Amino acid sequence: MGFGATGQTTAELCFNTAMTGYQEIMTDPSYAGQIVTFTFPHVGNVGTNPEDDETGDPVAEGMVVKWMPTDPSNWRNVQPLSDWLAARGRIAIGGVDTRRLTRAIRHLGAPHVALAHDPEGNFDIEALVAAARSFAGLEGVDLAKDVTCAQSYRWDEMRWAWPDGYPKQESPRHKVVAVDYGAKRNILRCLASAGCEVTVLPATATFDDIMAHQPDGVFLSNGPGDPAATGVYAVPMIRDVLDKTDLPVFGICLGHQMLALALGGKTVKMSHGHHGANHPVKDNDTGKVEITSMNHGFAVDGQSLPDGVVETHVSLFDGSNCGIRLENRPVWSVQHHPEASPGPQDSYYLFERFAAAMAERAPEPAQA
Ligand SMILES: NC(=O)CC[C@H](N)C(=O)O
Repeated sequence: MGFGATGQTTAELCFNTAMTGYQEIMTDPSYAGQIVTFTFPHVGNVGTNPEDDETGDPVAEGMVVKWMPTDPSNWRNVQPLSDWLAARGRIAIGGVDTRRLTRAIRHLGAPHVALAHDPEGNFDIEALVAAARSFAGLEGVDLAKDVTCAQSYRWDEMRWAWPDGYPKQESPRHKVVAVDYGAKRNILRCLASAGCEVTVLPATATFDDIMAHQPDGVFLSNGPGDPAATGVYAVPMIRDVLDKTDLPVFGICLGHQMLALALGGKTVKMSHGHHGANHPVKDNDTGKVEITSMNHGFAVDGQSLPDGVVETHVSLFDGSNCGIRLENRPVWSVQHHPEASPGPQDSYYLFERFAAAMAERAPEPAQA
């Protein structure tokens, strides 16, 4: 049975295994061009609210769930999931054995699919199959340009603190330019909580655009699509930052993949990617294991990293690369999502490490 908007859409289908956070998942800009099928069966039962959006609108193309959402029951609920999706033009279907579907995706790879919702049940199956077949896929596609901000803006909201909402930051210490390839809001909040004065710039920002803000550090955000395609314009900018400055650089997910490309590494398309909130990642420097949030369908090829680039984190699920750093400079990035939202906060220390690198580069003048 369908819910949310009516109509039809095509996309890549990926599964997410998180047990919470369907609203954050649906509004993560990195899901542009993808439909998400949830292995957790209760989706929609706590409704939706304005605080949990990771961006203004859902950017995942649609959702597939096991049970039709029941009436929302939560003190934070403002709108039932079905109405929330309908208001944003997003199609969903329920009553699907999503764990069986997930097993098929794990076996065969993420398929190209058509998703349709018609309350009258008038489906032209052949047309839907043709639509799915004509979907070109995500390889070679720059989707960051579709989800980035139109203009630069200042971000000053910090991480959630119950019960009064997101607090505003008071005296930020480090000027950070965050390049927005489809940034999740909680990443910006985590940067603000770590003491960064965050200015967000559009994905096409040039080296000169960035330097005009006299930053103490540069942050490269998450985002949808193929890192090699967005890298066509992002990599030259990143190389300029690396070659012409000594600024600390920190990247997450798409930002990680594009930093690796700028340093001479390669990225590959995965068969079904990593999408969940329980992915164990090992920090090679400390030997510690972090349980992390993940959402990626491309990965950095750890074998392709040139000399001077250290592999700092690996996935304990499949050994794939999850982090890199330059040997002698505060330039690093991770594949997983230290901002969580949804997911565990084990990796939040990475934001503090970024702030510490900026503090070390530009120590605060001693107080008189
Ligand atoms: N969350 C992200 O930034 C995803 C990066 C990239 N689009 C991928 O699928 O791998």
